Amino acid sequence: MSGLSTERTSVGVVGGGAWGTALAVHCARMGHQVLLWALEPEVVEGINGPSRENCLYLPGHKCPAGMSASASLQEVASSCNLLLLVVPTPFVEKTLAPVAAAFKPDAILVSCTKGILNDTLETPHEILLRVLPRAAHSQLAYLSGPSFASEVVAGLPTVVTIAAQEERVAARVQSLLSTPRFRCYRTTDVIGVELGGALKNVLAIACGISDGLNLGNNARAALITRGLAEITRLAVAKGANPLTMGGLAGMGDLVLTCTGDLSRNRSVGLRLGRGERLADITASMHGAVAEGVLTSRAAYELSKRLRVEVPIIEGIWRVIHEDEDALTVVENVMSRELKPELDMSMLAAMAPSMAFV
Ligand SMILES: NC(=O)C1=CN([C@@H]2O[C@H](COP(=O)(O)OP(=O)(O)OC[C@H]3O[C@@H](n4cnc5c(N)ncnc54)[C@H](O)[C@@H]3O)[C@@H](O)[C@H]2O)C=CC1
Ligand SMILES: O=C(CO)COP(=O)(O)O
Repeated sequence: MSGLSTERTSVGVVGGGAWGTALAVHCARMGHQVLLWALEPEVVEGINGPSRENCLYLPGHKCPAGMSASASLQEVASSCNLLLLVVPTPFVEKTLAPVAAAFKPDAILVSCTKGILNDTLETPHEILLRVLPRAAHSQLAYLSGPSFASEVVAGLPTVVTIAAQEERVAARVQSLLSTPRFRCYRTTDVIGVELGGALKNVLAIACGISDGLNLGNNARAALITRGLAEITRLAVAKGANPLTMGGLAGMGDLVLTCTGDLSRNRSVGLRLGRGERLADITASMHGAVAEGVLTSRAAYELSKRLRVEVPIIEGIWRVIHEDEDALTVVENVMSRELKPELDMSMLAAMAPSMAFV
């Protein structure tokens, strides 16, 4: 007997990039009524027109019946029961502030964005808490985990996690989005899920640089493992449950984007490692985002604010924003003071969580 719900509702997707489009296609295939807002008129026209395709950000995939696009953000915000917010971090506030009061009172808003804002060091959750009316706060959820848009839209098995401070909200989103091809877990650790998704992008760039420099498999495994230690330290300092970082939004997404060549962040790193300039790489991406480029600065600033040591993240910040030579950074990171592998303060932080395992 299936444990999956057959309830269907109206879903609004705010953001017509690759991920917003893939999630919209997934929801429409489930039988939800889907309306997607896109900034670019050609995306709206492509999805509604005869090609039924988002040629700009997700070419080659037809959008199913039951999914349409709108150029009116007000229309999408005010008409749907479940809203998926999928604009890159730098545009979250600018996009949502004008429609903050337009959402239905009982609508659930699910942020699917992975980043940290540079100026304020806010996560999407913190931006939404500032921008949305108080009544909407308890209706917020976050979707993260290893999920390349092109694999989701191809119907390949994908497993993600839904975080919400209120478990009933996470459970409702889980129930509305899960299928035999798209399984959702749930958690109340919003901070852990958001920081895992944002920080893995910086480490995907690190692994790309390492592979672009042909530093080998050992180096990539070390970056993933010690990178996980760094993002766990940082997330725990901000209040996350350390066990979340071993889950889908931490380890899961870290492995995916550090090793999978579909990752834009890993690709940016590969090209940097092969000697291309960042400005040329981003100019060639036709508007697609690699959030880790900006998040590397925000993550490094956050580490200083929280007094957490993050040598790999700092190294990526140095390469990207201070134009330091990547091989020199590697040598410096490897020559740091020698230390025990396990961080005792981390073990202490884990102790309360372990009691519930
Ligand atoms: N593509 C993927 O496989 C996945 C992406 N994500 C996350 O989803 C978020 C959105 O990424 P994608 O959909 O991949 O984007 P994308 O890279 O495919 O497209 C860029 C997006 O930025 C928007 N944009 C550009 N300028 C804008 C402006 N001035 N105001 C508002 N929006 C503007 C575009 O309309 C478009 O939606 C990111 O945080 C990303 O990390 C998360 C999981 C998977
Ligand atoms: O977050 C992602 C998959 O989980 C997508 O990663 P990129 O943004 O690096 O392509």
